[in-house]
Amino acid sequence: MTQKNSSTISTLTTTNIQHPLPSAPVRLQVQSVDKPLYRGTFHCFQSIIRQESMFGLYKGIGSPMMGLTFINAIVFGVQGNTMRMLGEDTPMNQFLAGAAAGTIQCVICCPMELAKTRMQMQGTGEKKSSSRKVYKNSLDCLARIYQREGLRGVNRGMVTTLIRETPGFGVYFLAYDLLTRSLGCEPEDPYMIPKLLFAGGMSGIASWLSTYPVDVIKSRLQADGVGGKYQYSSIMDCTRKSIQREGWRVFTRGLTSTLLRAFPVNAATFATVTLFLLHVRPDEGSKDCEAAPASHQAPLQQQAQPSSL
Ligand SMILES: NC(=[NH2+])NCCC[C@H](N)C(=O)O
Repeated sequence: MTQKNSSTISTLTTTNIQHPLPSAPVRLQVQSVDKPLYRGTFHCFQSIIRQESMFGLYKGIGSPMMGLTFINAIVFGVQGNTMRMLGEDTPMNQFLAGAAAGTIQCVICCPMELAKTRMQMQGTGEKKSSSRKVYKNSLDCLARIYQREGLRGVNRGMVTTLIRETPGFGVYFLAYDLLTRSLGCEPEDPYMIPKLLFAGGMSGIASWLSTYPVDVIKSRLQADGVGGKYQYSSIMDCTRKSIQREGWRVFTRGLTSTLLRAFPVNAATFATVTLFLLHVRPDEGSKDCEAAPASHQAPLQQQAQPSSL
């Protein structure tokens, strides 16, 4: 059993818990400012349920269900192996290893989020006919985009995804490392699990806050063209038009629901992976400890750190 298995287990549990929430950020991020459909996060949920039933909240769930399992397996595998390559467990190395993982997982994350965005946007809006339901499911969505636009089309939004994920995952793992160290997560600590959950949740929030404006631009670029009309010619064009039309507040669109989702998802992800690795591989952990003289024994937050196992 490896980090991959542990991250798969955590992903399958968290995807079902958290999926409905991402429907709101995408729709709030890309809605027209001239005729906004939604006043805020909770009005967005109400409108989706009223117009599209509860199933509307689960549009595009296939994409994250398939993608997130592989993404988390890649993320924790790359981060752990990069930390081993870097050798010393320092905050800078935690950031660099996280950034490396964030970069590599974009190969799956970008097409996955393109499909999720397109599925969530189709059949929405006041002119339902203009964004009629074209895609049967996430895979059909990506297949049709590939047929029409080739690999370039399937990787629409890749540059903004890389700009968001590389520092985003660096902050993600750095924050978790610093929080678990400062909270002193030890196996004999009766509050170890709540501390791991808190550290994981706060790391998810810190990560999304660090690059959220880029997420807004990415969503707009990936939703561009739904209903047939393309508005943006480039990242800079999208950024300039968004600020011109809506001011700097545009970069907070959908932030509430993103953070409401980020805490529980990442609390569960980090706590599951850490506890799983701690308990599934205690022999390796103790071997490492035996190898190192007692004075250098790594405290739990290093032994249990997904990155250092
Ligand atoms: N873009 C980011 N901030 N990524 C880091 C957090 C990733 C995490 N798997 C989530 O979906 O919340």
